[in-house]
Order: sequence, then structure tokens, then C-alpha cells
Amino acid sequence: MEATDRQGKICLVVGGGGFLGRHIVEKLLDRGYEVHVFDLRETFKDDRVTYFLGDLCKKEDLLPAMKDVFVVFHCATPSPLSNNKELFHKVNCHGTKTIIEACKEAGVKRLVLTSSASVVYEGKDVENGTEDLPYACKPMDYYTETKILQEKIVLEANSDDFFTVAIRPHGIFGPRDPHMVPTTVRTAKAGKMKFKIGDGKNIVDFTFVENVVHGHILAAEHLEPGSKICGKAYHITNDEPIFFWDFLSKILTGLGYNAPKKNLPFWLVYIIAVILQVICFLLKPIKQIHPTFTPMTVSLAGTHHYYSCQRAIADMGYKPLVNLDDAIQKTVDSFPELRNTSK
Ligand SMILES: NC(=O)C1=CN([C@@H]2O[C@H](COP(=O)(O)OP(=O)(O)OC[C@H]3O[C@@H](n4cnc5c(N)ncnc54)[C@H](OP(=O)(O)O)[C@@H]3O)[C@@H](O)[C@H]2O)C=CC1
Ligand SMILES: CC(C)CCC[C@@H](C)[C@H]1CC[C@H]2C3=C(CC[C@]12C)[C@@]1(C)CCC(=O)C[C@@H]1CC3
Repeated sequence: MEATDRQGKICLVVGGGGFLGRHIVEKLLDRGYEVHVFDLRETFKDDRVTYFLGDLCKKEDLLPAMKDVFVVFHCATPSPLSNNKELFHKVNCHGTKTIIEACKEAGVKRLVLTSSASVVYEGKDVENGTEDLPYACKPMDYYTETKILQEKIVLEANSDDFFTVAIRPHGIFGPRDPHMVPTTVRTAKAGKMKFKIGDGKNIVDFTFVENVVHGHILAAEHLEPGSKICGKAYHITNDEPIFFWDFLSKILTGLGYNAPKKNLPFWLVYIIAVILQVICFLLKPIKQIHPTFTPMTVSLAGTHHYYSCQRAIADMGYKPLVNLDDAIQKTVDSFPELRNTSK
């Protein structure tokens, strides 16, 4: 899409106050779009942005933000690492249906959903997985369960006059990442990062946030009547699968922490995670505890899970803008506050 074509076009980013959402906002502004942000809280200030505060589960909150909008990016979610079943179903399922209703009522024709490559992951190895893999029959957590339902809702809503597409990133990291890097550092500081889970040879996709943003905007600019991308899902990765523990080690050593050297059997850590999950469930009426080592995070740390993005390359001309090494360096440099000062 030419720069002149973007002028005057309004993009609405639902969840635009979050990690990925704010990066999408910034890139849309750079490309000359007018940008609306819809979120629960105003997490940043930018005079170029029109900020709408509200709950995406309420259509009356959404409609003012949708006036004259060219495309909606839906990248809102409760925190992927929480375990609140009701909240996940409310926001990711009911809320997504509400967004679609509001789009149609406001005359918005395009919806780009941020889905997740994890919708096909159920704790077993996925090697170079394509978008044709079936959805996980037994999702490992409520987050994944609701991301599957959400993607189905959005892709099934595609029609001759309402165009939808789902972008499936995996393991997003980068500046202002609230999950990957802070959790890794917190775990290292707690002395729980001395061991690799498993043999350390499981291969995983980690995707730099600027590449995820690029995939979203490419999809939005291809989302036209008759386009082959309508109603489809697309993996967006760095296209550089890496040993999971090599990636974490680069992040840790880049921030001045020791990388794990020894190995613990995967099955042992997994059993401990399951026992922890049962204990947290039993203690729930008394105290909410969110352990770092859940069956999901342990599985992600000990199995292969990398995906083909050939469909995005073929259909949208996708190509990662930032390679993994440069991305890791940019990310490490963006977190001076997480650097190890005790050495
Ligand atoms: N992070 C990752 O590695 C991956 C993420 N994804 C997907 O990418 C998207 C963005 O993830 P990420 O940026 O990490 O998430 P964040 O939590 O950083 O951002 C989500 C934003 O949505 C907001 N939000 C939550 N509930 C509502 C609501 N009811 N109404 C309005 N806004 C709401 C959040 O507000 P608040 O913070 O106040 O709750 C937050 O600002 C998500 O759809 C996620 O599923 C996919 C693959 C990997
Ligand atoms: C404690 C260590 C064993 C792991 C530290 C890193 C983890 C916090 C991250 C490693 C893989 C990440 C991941 C996600 C969140 C953070 C990790 C578990 C997601 C679950 C985020 C939401 C998604 O859609 C899928 C991601 C898969 C990878």
C-alpha cells in the first residue's frame, strides 16, 4: 500500500496499551496511519494517538473507538501467564464476539486478530508445524483453550463484506516485553535457573516484536475483497528456530547472569510442576499462587515447538526485518533495569 493510500485511514488497536499492541501503534504511526487505541488503561502518552478507555467486552465502550475505522487490530488478552479461566473466556471469547458485532455495527470491514502458534500445541513436539495442523485437542491451559476458540470465532466471521485474518506469532520478545525477559530474570535471581529442563536440545521459535508487527501490518494491507489471505491463519516467526536454552542463555548472559549449565530430567520437572499445580488448586480458596514452573511452561522449555511461516512468505511476501542476534542485542540493551548489578 502506497504512503498516499494510508493517509486519512484510521487503524484501531484493541489492546494497544500492551506490549505487542503499543509496538503496532508506533509502527502504524510511522507508516502514516491515523491511530486509535482501545484499552483498559492509558499506559502511554502520544499526542498523535486518540485513546479510548474501556472494556472490550462492552459494545458501548467499543463503538466510539470504531467510528470511520479502516481496520481493527485485536491484540488484547488477559496475561497469558495468569490462570483465570473465567477471565480468559470472558475476554478472549465473549469479548472477541463483541468486537466483531461492534465492527459490523460501525461498518468496519477488516479485522486482524493476534492469535498464537500455541493453538496447535498440546505439550508434544511440533517441528516445522504448518497452519494445517489441527487445533490442540487437549489444550494445556485456559489461555490456549480460549485462543483456539477465539481464532475459530474470527476466521468463521470472514465473509464477502467482512474480512478477517489471524496472525499466529510464537514466543514474542523485545523492548517492553512483560513476560519473557522479566520472568527469565526473576527466575534466575531466585536461583531457579541453574538447570536446563531436559537435554537442552529442544528447538523453538522466538519472534522479535518488530517482526510480529511487520506481519500484522502486511496482513492488514493485504486484507482486501477476494484476497487469498481472507479467513486464514498465518504463522509469523523469526524463521530462525534456536535451541530454547541457547536463547535463554543469550538473554541471561547479556544481562550479566550465569547461564544454566547442568541438566534435569524433563519428566522429573514435569511431575513437580503437576504436583505444584494441584497444590495451587487446593490452596486457591485461601491464596492465589501463580507458579513459574507450570506443566505448560515446563513443556515449552523441554519440547520442540517451531513453525513454518512459508504461507506468510508466499501469500504476503513476509520476511523478518530483524534477525535473531540483532533482536536479542536490542532486547538486552532495552532492559538496563534488569541487568545483574551483584557481579
Ligand atoms: N507474548 C507472547 O509471547 C505472545 C502473545 N501472543 C498474543 O499477542 C497478543 C498481545 O500479547 P501481549 O502484548 O504479550 O499482551 P499484553 O498483556 O502485554 O497486552 C494485552 C493488552 O490487552 C489489554 N486488555 C486485557 N483485557 C482487556 C479488556 N477486557 N478490554 C480492553 N483491553 C484489555 C491489557 O490490559 P491489562 O494489562 O490492563 O490487562 C493489555 O494492555 C495477545 O493476543 C496474545 O495472545 C501470541 C503469541 C505469543
Ligand atoms: C522459567 C523458565 C523455564 C522459562 C522462562 C521463560 C518463559 C517465561 C517463556 C518461555 C516460552 C514463553 C512463551 C510464552 C510466555 C513466556 C514463556 C513461557 C507464551 C505462553 C506467551 C503466550 C503465547 O501465546 C504463547 C507463548 C509460548 C512461549
